[in-house]
Amino acid sequence: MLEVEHVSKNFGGLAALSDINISVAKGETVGIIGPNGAGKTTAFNIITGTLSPSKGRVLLNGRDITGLRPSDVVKLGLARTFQNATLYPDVNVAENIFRGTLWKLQRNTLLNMLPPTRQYLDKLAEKMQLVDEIIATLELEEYRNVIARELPYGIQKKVGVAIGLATSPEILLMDEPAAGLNSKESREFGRLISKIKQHYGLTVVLVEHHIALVREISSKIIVISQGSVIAEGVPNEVLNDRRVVESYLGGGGWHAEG
Ligand SMILES: Nc1ncnc2c1ncn2[C@@H]1O[C@H](COP(=O)(O)OP(=O)(O)OP(=O)(O)O)[C@@H](O)[C@H]1O
Repeated sequence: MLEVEHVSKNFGGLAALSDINISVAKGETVGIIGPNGAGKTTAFNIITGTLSPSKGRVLLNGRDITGLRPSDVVKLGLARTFQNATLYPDVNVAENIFRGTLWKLQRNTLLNMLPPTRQYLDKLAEKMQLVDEIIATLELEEYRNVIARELPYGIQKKVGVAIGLATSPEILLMDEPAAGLNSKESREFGRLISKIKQHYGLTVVLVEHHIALVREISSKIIVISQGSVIAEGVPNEVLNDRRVVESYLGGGGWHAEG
């Protein structure tokens, strides 16, 4: 479903990524781990169109999406959640999610000057149903009408995921979904990720420092260190790999929890 082929990224003289390859099959949950500064977020930014690679390409369902704008990548079925949930702070949870659904419904400027068509209104009604459904799946009912900036941190993170789901993605990239959560909240998040994955038939890729969470939910783990993929495979093998252990213990800046 997703192929990152021979991707490199240089920032001036710094090689943030050097010839990395990542392959994600439909239905997989792939955990990307590695020490601070390894290049994980840079890889996410290239996949989602926020950054262009210096070399290499990204394919989604066989289509070359390298260099497409993030808004076009979303329309092709790839959504992303951010480490610091990016919500609309002044509106409630339901409206935050509703705004997420509009990514795929944008009308052009000329159409906006005309009254909405029946077809457009039907689509809006469908999107409102989707909002209800996402609220139920993510167990957010009691927060439905709460203004986003007043939400507890853990709930803001859930709403960030809800906005991603609102674009009806086939594949969801999650940047440190458990950052800032305690072990109990992190386990709870893991349960929810598994739940939405099943419910929506999603493929999931997550960058995460909570190793216990990654081990629990990933079918495959990819380890990036100093801009290169140093190990890849099923969790137990990868987490016991000598190079991986050394890169974490000796790599500096590793702050895994669990
Ligand atoms: N826009 C940028 N300009 C210059 N250097 C950058 C830029 N973005 C990232 N870097 C550098 O590229 C390297 C990889 O950074 P990146 O954020 O991808 O690492 P990471 O694995 O996501 O780290 P962390 O786990 O701390 O989030 C780092 O040395 C970082 O300082």
